[in-house]
Amino acid sequence: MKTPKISKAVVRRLPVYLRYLQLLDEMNIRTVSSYELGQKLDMNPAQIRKDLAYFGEFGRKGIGYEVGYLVEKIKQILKLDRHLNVALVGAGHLGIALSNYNRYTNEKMSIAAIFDTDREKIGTQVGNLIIQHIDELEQAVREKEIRIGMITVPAPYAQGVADRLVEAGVKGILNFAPVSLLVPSDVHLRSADVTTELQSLAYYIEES
Ligand SMILES: NC(=O)c1ccc[n+]([C@@H]2O[C@H](COP(=O)([O-])OP(=O)(O)OC[C@H]3O[C@@H](n4cnc5c(N)ncnc54)[C@H](O)[C@@H]3O)[C@@H](O)[C@H]2O)c1
Repeated sequence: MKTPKISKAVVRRLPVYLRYLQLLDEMNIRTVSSYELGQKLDMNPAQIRKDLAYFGEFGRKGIGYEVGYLVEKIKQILKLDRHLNVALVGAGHLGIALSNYNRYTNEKMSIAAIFDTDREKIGTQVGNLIIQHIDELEQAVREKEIRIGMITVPAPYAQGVADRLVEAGVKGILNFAPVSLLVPSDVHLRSADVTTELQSLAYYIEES
């Protein structure tokens, strides 16, 4: 299916809507207004209406949005209605924790391979996966049709790992290492950083 071109900002907000809408769906709540969504998500209802109107007007005045329909529509737009394999590089403390979770977006997106360079770790099991040597990355990406890479190696090694992931054909990278990475323009890069989030929270905390 051809999906409309959506701005990066909207693409980042859609998963936030989706998570809450799925919760409503599980509670058998059939409709929700942009006002309620705004209250729950601490977002502006006008912004939500604008975002949702982006891909077709389906909120009804006085009734709101149909939760089930919206869930399906957002999944379709984000292309979450298909399996996506992810590779994780760096089977350390963080990498193992992320691999053990491995239930991203209802199992449609999952870590399908995990890599490290530490000989002690290679061949050991994490969940249903065996840690592989990084030299097997290219082959695994090809064979398992891996499209996304997660980087959980120490910062000095992160760019090298990113380069290898790109070279292997990965089109999306989620970087956890505290370093800015360079990737070609056709590769989408996101960073996750607990430290910077904590630092920005510190600003709001009053002295006791
Ligand atoms: N984003 C966050 O919020 C957050 C939180 C915690 C840690 N981190 C970062 O995540 C990274 C991992 O942290 P950790 O505590 O799990 O470290 P760790 O030392 O426990 O694990 C790092 C792993 O990477 C492996 N490794 C090193 N070079 C490699 C390479 N070239 N290819 C493949 N594997 C390689 C090591 O053998 C090790 O198993 C660090 O960069 C750390 O700063 C980020």
